[in-house]
Amino acid sequence: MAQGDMAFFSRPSSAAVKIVAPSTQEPSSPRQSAKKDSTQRQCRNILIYGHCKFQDKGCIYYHPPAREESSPVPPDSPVPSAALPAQAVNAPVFVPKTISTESPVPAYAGQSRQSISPPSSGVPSDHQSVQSDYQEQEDIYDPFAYNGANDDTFSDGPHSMVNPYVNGADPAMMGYDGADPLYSAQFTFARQPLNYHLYTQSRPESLAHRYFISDNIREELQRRSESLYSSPAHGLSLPEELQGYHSLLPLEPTAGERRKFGNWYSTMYRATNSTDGLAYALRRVENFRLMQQAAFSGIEAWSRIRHPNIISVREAFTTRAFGDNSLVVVYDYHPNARTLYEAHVKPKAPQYQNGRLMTQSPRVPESTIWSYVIQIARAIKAVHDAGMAMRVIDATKVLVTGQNRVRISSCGVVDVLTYEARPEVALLQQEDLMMFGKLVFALCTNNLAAMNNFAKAVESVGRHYSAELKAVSLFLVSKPAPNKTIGHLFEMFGGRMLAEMDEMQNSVDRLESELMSELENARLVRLLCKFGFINERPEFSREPRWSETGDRYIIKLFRDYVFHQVDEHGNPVVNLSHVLTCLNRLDAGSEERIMLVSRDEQSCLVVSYKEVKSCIDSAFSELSRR
Ligand SMILES: Nc1ncnc2c1ncn2[C@@H]1O[C@H](COP(=O)(O)OP(=O)(O)OP(=O)(O)O)[C@@H](O)[C@H]1O
Repeated sequence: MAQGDMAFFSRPSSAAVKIVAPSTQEPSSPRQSAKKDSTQRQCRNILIYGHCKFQDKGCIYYHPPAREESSPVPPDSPVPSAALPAQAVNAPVFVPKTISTESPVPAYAGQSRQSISPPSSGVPSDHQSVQSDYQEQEDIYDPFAYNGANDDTFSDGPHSMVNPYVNGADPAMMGYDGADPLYSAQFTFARQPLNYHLYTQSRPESLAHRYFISDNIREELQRRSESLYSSPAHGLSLPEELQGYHSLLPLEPTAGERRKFGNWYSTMYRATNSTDGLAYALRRVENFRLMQQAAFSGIEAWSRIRHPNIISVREAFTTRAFGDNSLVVVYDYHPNARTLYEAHVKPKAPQYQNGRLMTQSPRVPESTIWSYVIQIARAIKAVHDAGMAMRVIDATKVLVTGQNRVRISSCGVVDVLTYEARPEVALLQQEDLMMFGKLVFALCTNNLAAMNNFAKAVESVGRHYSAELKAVSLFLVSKPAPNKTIGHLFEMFGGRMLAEMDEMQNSVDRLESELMSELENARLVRLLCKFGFINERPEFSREPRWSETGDRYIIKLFRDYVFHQVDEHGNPVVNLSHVLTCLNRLDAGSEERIMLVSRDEQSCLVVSYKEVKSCIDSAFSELSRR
């Protein structure tokens, strides 16, 4: 809206409607005033929302007898469906000096619109003229407009599409307390350009939690975020910087008992790359002297492999930054990842069960093992098809990076470490299958050393799991043979493969629906940030535009309307649906009007969300220009 339109608000006498209290005694405080004259004063909930949910629960104000549900406002009443009559709040009719009392019908309004246009009597008509001004400017834009020239259903003109948000098309979804009959009448409106074209329906308070993603996903993502942004380690004598990586943080203990990676000790670190600012996982192999640059050729091949079940290899280098000759291989970092060993094999701390301290080692469900087997098999197939071998497949080198989601880590390291030996790839691929089989036995028996007693391991798998799973594990640990290939393994999966694909698609659906619940929140956060920038700025405290007679005063009152409402007992109303409904209508620039009441309850303003929006926009752009 053009700045000039706001002149309406800058005339103090025309902006405020003085509320004349019916009693001669002036209320000394808002709370006190709420208790006085309660038998004569009509309940404001009825006026604003069309109903009062406290009517039968002790609300002390006057509630007119209920009318027909579909028309909360009596036909003979001067109160329009979307506006508030001054009489209703015991105030004289206020007519701004410069604006006619006639109710100009906006140029676009057809029959159906007229029926919901505010009637001329009892309503300040100034907003209607503002409304038509808006219309002239905004007819240009209508992202939802349907040019239905040949379609009777849509022959109502370009603005006839229902905005679920503004119209309250589904009253049960719209109101402050669920239903909102005051605003349920059908009317059309001028659309303003929106940040997003789709708007959520507001929900009853009882379903407000569905505005956000579910708790378990949120908690998981928060844990990942914490792991991503936890501060780097101090006092560990780690290098400040190596080859463009800084802020090193060890991902495992660097002292005490340590296992070797082949013949070498190795440590995983999280580090930040200075070029892109992202976190990466660095595997450092200690005291390794690289004899020839060609040993990195394997890393180059690995860096070309991109697979959802393989942790991507980025680069490798040698460094003396740790005070020794170290080899460092850089991988994508998956925050909060755990190894299969940590997730399933590592003995859990003993817990009390039925009064006795028991060591827990819950068996991995068969469906989970199948999911792991299929994912790992797909990763191996991609690598074997590329003429390479995994070289390391064990419970400490397969990471769980989400719900049943696994990725093979540490690829490429062994290729560098054993470059001199250069064994035949076919042989290495057979070794991969053997390592894979051992991993399946380890998972089925919760024991890394299960293969040390092969007969017992086979018996255990047969007892606890299906014959198909047993057959797959036996195939993997069988002697090398021409038909023992990863491709042949897929033939053994049969229907399990289809079940896994179904599960994958279900999981995508679940995530998409979780994402939907967050869709509007970023937009609302930006709107709230605008409020934060604008409201309560000390430098405005002496500016006339922000005083009770200035045009910016409306923003303060709107903020009170959204966040600081009190019920008839003076208790704060904490209602998320109300806040979201108001903010969304504000963002949509709805024509719907609300009554803003000053803090001393002595005056009120009837304004549309569109006008508040315009006021906020101009205040914000002024702030940004300063
Ligand atoms: N790419 C990665 N992203 C995130 N975390 C990782 C990544 N790679 C490894 N980790 C984590 O680093 C930790 C150490 O990994 P590592 O492969 O050394 O496992 P380990 O169980 O310590 O095995 P080893 O005994 O061979 O050292 C594990 O907790 C693992 O989850």
